[in-house]
Amino acid sequence: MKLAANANRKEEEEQAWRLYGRKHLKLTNQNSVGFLKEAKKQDCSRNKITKNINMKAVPRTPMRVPKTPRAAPAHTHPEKRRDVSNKQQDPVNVFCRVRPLQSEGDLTCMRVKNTTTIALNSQDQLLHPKQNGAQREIQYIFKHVFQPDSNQQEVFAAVAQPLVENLVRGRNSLLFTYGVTGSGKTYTMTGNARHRGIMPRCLDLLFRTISDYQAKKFVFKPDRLNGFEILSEEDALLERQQEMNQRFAGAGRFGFRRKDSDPEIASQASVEPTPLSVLDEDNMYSVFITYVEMYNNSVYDLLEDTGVQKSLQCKIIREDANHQMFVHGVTEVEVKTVEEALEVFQMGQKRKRMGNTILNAESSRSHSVFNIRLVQAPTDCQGEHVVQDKHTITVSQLSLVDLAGSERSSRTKNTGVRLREAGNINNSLMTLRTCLEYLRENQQLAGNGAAKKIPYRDSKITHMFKNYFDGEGQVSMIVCVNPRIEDYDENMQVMKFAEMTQEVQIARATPMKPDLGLTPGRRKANKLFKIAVNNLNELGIPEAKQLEVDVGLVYSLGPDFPNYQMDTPETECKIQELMQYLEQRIEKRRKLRANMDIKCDNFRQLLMNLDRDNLQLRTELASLKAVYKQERERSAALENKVRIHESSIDVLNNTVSKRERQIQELTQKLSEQDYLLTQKEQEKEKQKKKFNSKLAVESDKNKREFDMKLREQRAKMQERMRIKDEKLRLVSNILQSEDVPSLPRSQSSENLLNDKERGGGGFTARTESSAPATTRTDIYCTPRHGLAAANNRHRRSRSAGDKWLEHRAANPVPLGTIMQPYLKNRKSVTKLTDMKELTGHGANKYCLVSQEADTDGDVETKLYKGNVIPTCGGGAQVVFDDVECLKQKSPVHSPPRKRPSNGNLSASAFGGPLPTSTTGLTSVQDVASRCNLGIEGHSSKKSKM
Ligand SMILES: Nc1ncnc2c1ncn2[C@@H]1O[C@H](COP(=O)(O)OP(=O)(O)OP(=O)(O)O)[C@@H](O)[C@H]1O
Repeated sequence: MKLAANANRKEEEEQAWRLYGRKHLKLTNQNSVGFLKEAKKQDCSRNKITKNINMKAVPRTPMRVPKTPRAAPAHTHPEKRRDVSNKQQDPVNVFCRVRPLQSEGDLTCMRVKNTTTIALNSQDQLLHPKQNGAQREIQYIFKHVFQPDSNQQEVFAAVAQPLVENLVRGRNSLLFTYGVTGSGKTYTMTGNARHRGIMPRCLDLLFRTISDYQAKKFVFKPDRLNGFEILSEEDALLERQQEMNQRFAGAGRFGFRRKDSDPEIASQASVEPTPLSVLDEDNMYSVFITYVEMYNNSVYDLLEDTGVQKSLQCKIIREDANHQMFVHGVTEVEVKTVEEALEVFQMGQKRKRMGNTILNAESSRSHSVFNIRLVQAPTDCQGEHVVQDKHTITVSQLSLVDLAGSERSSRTKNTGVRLREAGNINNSLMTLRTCLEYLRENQQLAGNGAAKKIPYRDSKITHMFKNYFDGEGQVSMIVCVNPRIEDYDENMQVMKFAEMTQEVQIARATPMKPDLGLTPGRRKANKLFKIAVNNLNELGIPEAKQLEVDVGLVYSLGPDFPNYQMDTPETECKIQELMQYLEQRIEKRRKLRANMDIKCDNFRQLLMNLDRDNLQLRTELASLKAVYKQERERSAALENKVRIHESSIDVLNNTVSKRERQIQELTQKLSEQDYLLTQKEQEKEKQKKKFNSKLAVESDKNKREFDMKLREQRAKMQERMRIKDEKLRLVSNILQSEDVPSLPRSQSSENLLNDKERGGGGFTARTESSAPATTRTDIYCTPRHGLAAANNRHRRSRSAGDKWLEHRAANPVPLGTIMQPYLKNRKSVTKLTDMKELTGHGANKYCLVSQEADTDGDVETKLYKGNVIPTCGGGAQVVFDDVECLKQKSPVHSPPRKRPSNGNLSASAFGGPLPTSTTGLTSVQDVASRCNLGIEGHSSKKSKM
């Protein structure tokens, strides 16, 4: 270590000599001090001018050099994601690594044709090449194909080294290994103690590159939101002390005591790669690592400080302010050496879920993501400390992903937990395939047509790397294949996926370096300057103590110092050359200074002009301000007016809305009242109907009672008449026997009596059914037309059968019943206007059909049947002896139907309206009256005769 330090120091000293001239310093110390002073003075004066210009010009002059906006790291620009379409794009770099066969007897299904092409043969093709001659082998082209005998260094150099360069340049990269279980993904990514994989080599190269440019620990501190803060030197020191105390107390960050470097780890870190030359030497760097795994579609932090409770907590993936995906609350460990980084990795590796399967003794059961995050920020103008501005930080990330292998349960014979794991692994790989497939399709559409929604969120692994595919960076994939013939089918799928992935384009990251206007190379110059001052101090030159480090533009002038070796006989000559060179430089500087003086004068002139302009502008501004003030007052007055109007509009609006509300309320009330009114009317209508039906029932009842009384009275009268008749007959017999001339019947006292008794009342119809027509002795008469007596001798001819005269309404309601009245020999009439209607057809039976609506609204058909008996005067009378009632009823109760009016049923039969009663009794009376009319017609006719 000491030797290395000495060697470093020697190199730095030599650089210092090269820069300032050893001989100059050695031979003429005074001169050298003068030279340094001179150089410093010139640079200082130049710097001062620049500073003055900046300081004075910044607030006012538009000529000031605008402060270059801080260029945030490429991946931290929010706008960047939106601009992705305009950026240059690179396809995903797909490499293929063929692992060696496990045993020599194994058959292979693959043939590496050249460094980019691989050919696949099926078992059939291999075993029967002639039969399947027509079937050609399938070829796949990759960016590079690694033969089975390729070593880890080759793979690293071709695949990962460019990604480490990206990392140092501030760009993000993603590298993942993909393949069937046991195909060598973990071997390629991590390797083992003897064959280091990509990850330890990346760390190695990175630390070798940034070794002298690392910031002190804790200068950069993660802010837990995927960003970083810059701590002051003092705060960082405190943190370091705290950490050291913890370490001495026994427990490190991960609950384990840090041992001296593990020999296995040390062996992994022992190879010496050449440092990269892409480093910005004016920046300070820190490396942070995170290590997470995605197991059964859940994210676990493998570096989590679990404390006493041993199990890992499931984490969530979030998007930071710059649309970068990150695992929330993940442990970010700052590491200063490869050994430290590998030690942390090994800690995480122990927690990673591995399993023993038929196809791989140490099979990864989860996808693991090892992130190397490089934080860099520029140093201040002295090149010593980091600029205390967190916006100057650039964070870049290299994500190394070891995907779990796809596996077919038929081959692995997994059961239980392993089977579930395999299901989850296959699902997440399927999501990865789908995402890349959709991405490719969307890119091929190039805005023509609807883009598909890419299901990044379906799996944690795709969700985690969404910003690589949607944003920018570089994506590389190593497809690992096992060339065994048994893996042919699965390899085929892997190859197809690889082929498709190569067509996916990723936007190229273009990080913008923060330009703070500081001198490039200041850090190195500062270092060399310090060495030179030390040398002067060692030589005992007192002025050396007064020298202050000031890094000026001198270091960026012209070419580098030539490299001189001072230990040869030509040294003197070379020193002469060097002096010449330096004199040239001094001359050049003098010229530049003169030039600068002129420029300064010009600039001063310019400033003066500007000042004049400024004065003019100020006067203009003052007058404009006065105008502006007036305008403002006017506009204030107008605004006041507007306010007043607005308030009155508000009041009016309020009134309008109040009125509208009132109208609404009134309308509502009105509609309620309307509703109530309609209800009441309906109620009234109902009541009316009810009342009417009650009234009808009552009047029917009354009529019935009246009829009954009438009938009783009539019976009594008839009885009395019969007695009188008897008496009269006896009297007449007596008279006849005593030769008393007989009186005409029309003048009989009986009639007188009848007339008297009936009091000139209307016609009545006999409806007795008990007394046979043949024995009837009743005589019907009218006061006007005389007697209508039945012919007592009339006999019905039984042999001829009954002849019916059916008297019915003109438009009867169809009965529609199965049972129909049986009237065999009949004639139907609708009117009985003439006596001939009754007698002319030789009818001996009369049937009056009446249809009424009952109280339920059902149609009731009644057939009043009687005998037609010729009267003595040549007319006929009907004696009713039977009533048939036909009624149709609904099996379910139906609401009362609209009844057909009585007029409709009977008016047509009698040529005029009939009583409106709907009861059976009324009907009877109605029938009687109709019949009566019939008789009256006969009587009238008779009287005419
Ligand atoms: N290129 C190679 N050279 C030598 N050995 C190899 C190579 N590739 C893989 N192996 C060996 O094969 C075995 C399986 O490899 P590895 O564990 O890397 O497979 P894997 O693809 O990661 O499997 P899984 O997906 O199940 O985790 C290991 O013992 C490894 O050492």
